[in-house]
Amino acid sequence: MSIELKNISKSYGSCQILNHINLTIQTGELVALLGPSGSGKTSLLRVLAGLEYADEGSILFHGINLTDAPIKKRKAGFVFQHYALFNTMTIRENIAYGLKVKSRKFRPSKRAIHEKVDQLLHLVRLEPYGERYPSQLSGGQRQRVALARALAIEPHILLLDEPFGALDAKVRKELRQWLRQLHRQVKMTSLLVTHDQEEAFEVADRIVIINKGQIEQIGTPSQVYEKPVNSFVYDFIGHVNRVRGTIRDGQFINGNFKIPVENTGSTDGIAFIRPDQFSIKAANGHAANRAWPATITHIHPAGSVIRLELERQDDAQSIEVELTKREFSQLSLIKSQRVFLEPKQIKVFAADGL
Ligand SMILES: Nc1ncnc2c1ncn2[C@@H]1O[C@H](COP(=O)(O)OP(=O)(O)OP(=O)(O)O)[C@@H](O)[C@H]1O
Repeated sequence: MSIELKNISKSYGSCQILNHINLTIQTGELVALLGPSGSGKTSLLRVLAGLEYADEGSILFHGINLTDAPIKKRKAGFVFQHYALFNTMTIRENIAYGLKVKSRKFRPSKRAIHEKVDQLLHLVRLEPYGERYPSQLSGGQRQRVALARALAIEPHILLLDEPFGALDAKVRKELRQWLRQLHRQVKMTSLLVTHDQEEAFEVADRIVIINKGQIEQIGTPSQVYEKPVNSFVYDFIGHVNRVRGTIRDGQFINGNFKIPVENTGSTDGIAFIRPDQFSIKAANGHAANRAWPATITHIHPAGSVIRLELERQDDAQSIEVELTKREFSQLSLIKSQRVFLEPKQIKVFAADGL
């Protein structure tokens, strides 16, 4: 089931919360909607589900216009952050619930429901827990039950709103991997709302970056990380160093530092450099105008990378650099050492409004 959102806008009073959203989710794709708090993620999911209606635009499910259709017609399975399991029912009963309440005409037989619940318990790896009650499960297990319950009605699409948001970091990580595997098995068209970058990058086929009700970028995780299309995405995704300067005569200039840029005209500019995109060189003689002289202020070993904090000698700006262990040991760096910092990859945007 593919989904197409065309030109969706929505306001509450004078506040526009969705602004001309265009997005296609292909059949079987898992798309993550990632953005800061209040950017409109949940609102978009609710409009898609039929829990809210857009002021403008249309929604097509496999080419059929369901913009004004009620929630039931959209056949969506939901999983929310807070487990909405029924505490007085066993896990089996919880999973079977959506099937048991179907009208007689559409309700499967008792035996078929039992078999379906068996399959789902197997899928979410909770076979031994069918007769327990939700209070006898961990938070992560309860969210897996919530997913099984959502899948029981054989939805056409799966909508996940911060499904692991209430769980601790370790469980979240396990569930992310589990969700990825589960999605590979069931291949259901899915939209995952999250503000957790790691979650979006690890789980999704494509990521939609949303900000102030507008889509900033749509792409695979590597496209979004490697080629952010604007300064918002650069800043929002991963760590980044920002260096302010001037764009003039086709160059970005910051003190003695100069590099050619595509931007023409004269304006203030901001250069973005990821911490792993620096070369560190021994500070011999004068820094070329492609490097900043800097002093190492801190060295933090952080797993497979070494994080360095440096202070630029020309204007005292703090710069964060990441090196592999190998690079670090080859350079034999020590605290307080003076070095030249040369960006390997740098992206400059005009500073309008930043
Ligand atoms: N029923 C409502 N009435 C008025 N304003 C609303 C309503 N629901 C949401 N909003 C506003 O719409 C904007 C988008 O909210 P939404 O919940 O979609 O954001 P979000 O990206 O999901 O945020 P979070 O990550 O914090 O959950 C916010 O400014 C919010 O205050």
